[in-house]
Amino acid sequence: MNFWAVSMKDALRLLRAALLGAGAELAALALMATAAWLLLRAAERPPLAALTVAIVAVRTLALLRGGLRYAERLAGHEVVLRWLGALRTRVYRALLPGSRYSGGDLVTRLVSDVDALQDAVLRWLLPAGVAALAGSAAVAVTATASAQAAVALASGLLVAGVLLPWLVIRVTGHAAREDAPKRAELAERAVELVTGRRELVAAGALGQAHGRATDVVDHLAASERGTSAKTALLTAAGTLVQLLTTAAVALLCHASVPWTAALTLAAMTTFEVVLPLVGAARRVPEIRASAARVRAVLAEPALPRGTRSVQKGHFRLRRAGVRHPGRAPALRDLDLDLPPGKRVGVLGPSGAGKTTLLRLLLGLETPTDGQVLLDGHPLAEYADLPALVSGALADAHVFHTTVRENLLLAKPQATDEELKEACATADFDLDLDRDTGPDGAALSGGQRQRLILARAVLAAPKVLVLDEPVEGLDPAHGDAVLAKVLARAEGTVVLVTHRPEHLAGFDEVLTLEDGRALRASAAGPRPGPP
Ligand SMILES: Nc1ncnc2c1ncn2[C@@H]1O[C@H](COP(=O)(O)OP(=O)(O)OP(=O)(O)O)[C@@H](O)[C@H]1O
Repeated sequence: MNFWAVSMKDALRLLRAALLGAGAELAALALMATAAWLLLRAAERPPLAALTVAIVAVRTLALLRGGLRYAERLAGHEVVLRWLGALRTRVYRALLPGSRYSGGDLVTRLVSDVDALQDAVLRWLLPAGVAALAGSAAVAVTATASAQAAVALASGLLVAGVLLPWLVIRVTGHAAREDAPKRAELAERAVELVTGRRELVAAGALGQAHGRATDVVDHLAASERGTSAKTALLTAAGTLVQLLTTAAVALLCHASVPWTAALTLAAMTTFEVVLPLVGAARRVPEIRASAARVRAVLAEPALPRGTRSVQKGHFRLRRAGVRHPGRAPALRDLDLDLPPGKRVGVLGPSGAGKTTLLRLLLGLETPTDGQVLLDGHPLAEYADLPALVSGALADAHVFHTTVRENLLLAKPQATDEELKEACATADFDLDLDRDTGPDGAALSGGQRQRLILARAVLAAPKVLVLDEPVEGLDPAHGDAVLAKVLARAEGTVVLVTHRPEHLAGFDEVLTLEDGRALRASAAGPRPGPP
């Protein structure tokens, strides 16, 4: 997908902005030239009538310059903000669950990288277009007085507007490539210092970790100083080129004194449009990197969007397998029939593939081998899978809000009575208005687990998946909570547990090891309600 995708209408708007910008700069040039001409012509004491046109022109050009600049800002920002809005939506869609981006990387791609592209248009593309138009016009006007002066002006403008920015891009690009590993290291160390602070303090290693991070900062600061010195020299060179070119135009222009003064000042003013490109070039490598990251997101194959609605809710796994790149298969050759209402328990040592099986059913994982079918169709074809299957996974997120808001996610229209009932089933007794802290940090481990369980109970899906839902509770309490949750579940249940006694009454027990099903068996009669 082409990420520059701009409609013809927006391309014309961009062109209009460039023309307005060029108009504003030409008005500024003409203003300077006319003012210079006026001063020198006035010194010759001509009749006032000979100056009237120039006097009116100075006032008109001053007004025109401001008006056109305002119009250019408006037109440029309108098209860029419209384009950015559309681009952000496309990036957001590409980043939907299932993409390989997550966390900070996702935020960076969605926010900073897209913002950087705004600068590509407003601070680089548009000013470069304006500079090219204004520069060409200034050279053309100078050529009417002296071809040599025009050549001098064109050469100076090319050095300042093309050669110097290119050199700045080379210098900063080289530095960015050299520093990239150190910047990545700094990001890692900073995250380590913040998230692992408690452990580092306990181990007495905070000073050492801090020292390592500071070394990286010092290295980057030294490199940044070197790059800044080089780009500052190139910026100064731009000013020098401006002075030399202006002097050359003054010397080579064999016209009347007022006309020579006008062209000389116009030449000097043209550089005011071109020289900002040298400063703006510093950001080009950064913008290029952002553009590459955004392009990578948009180039990912779009996730197929399902349109089918669930009918019965009959799952079937046929020789299903999941293989992560470079790893032994997490799950292989798994056959499982899961008609509505069936209860399946999953046992197995750590790393056996139990959670992977639940993730397959939830549609969070795509089988790399075999098939996972729902009513005979692949899960990707369904639009309403989350309404059918949900539950409590070990890494479920607790939102930084109240208990009530966390529960309402499962059933937005639930009354307080329903919330309290779900909480009672999961034996979760905190106030509904209690703050949960970031990812449940203001709750104990057991409270967090029961809140997640209460949310699963409230959702009451047709297929309930539970991943060691009472692992953190003391065994007797955990058994009682689980028994109440299972007694309330009416549909299919898939329960991952380390304790076979949780599976009394289940229709089938799968034991996994190294991703394979060792054996499947029934678990005996279902116990009565607790
Ligand atoms: N995203 C991933 N990338 C690479 N490997 C993964 C990924 N997720 C899981 N695995 C690997 O797949 C295997 C099965 O993991 P899974 O989480 O299903 O095990 P589990 O039986 O649920 O273990 P536990 O009882 O410890 O939760 C493990 O070896 C794990 O390291």
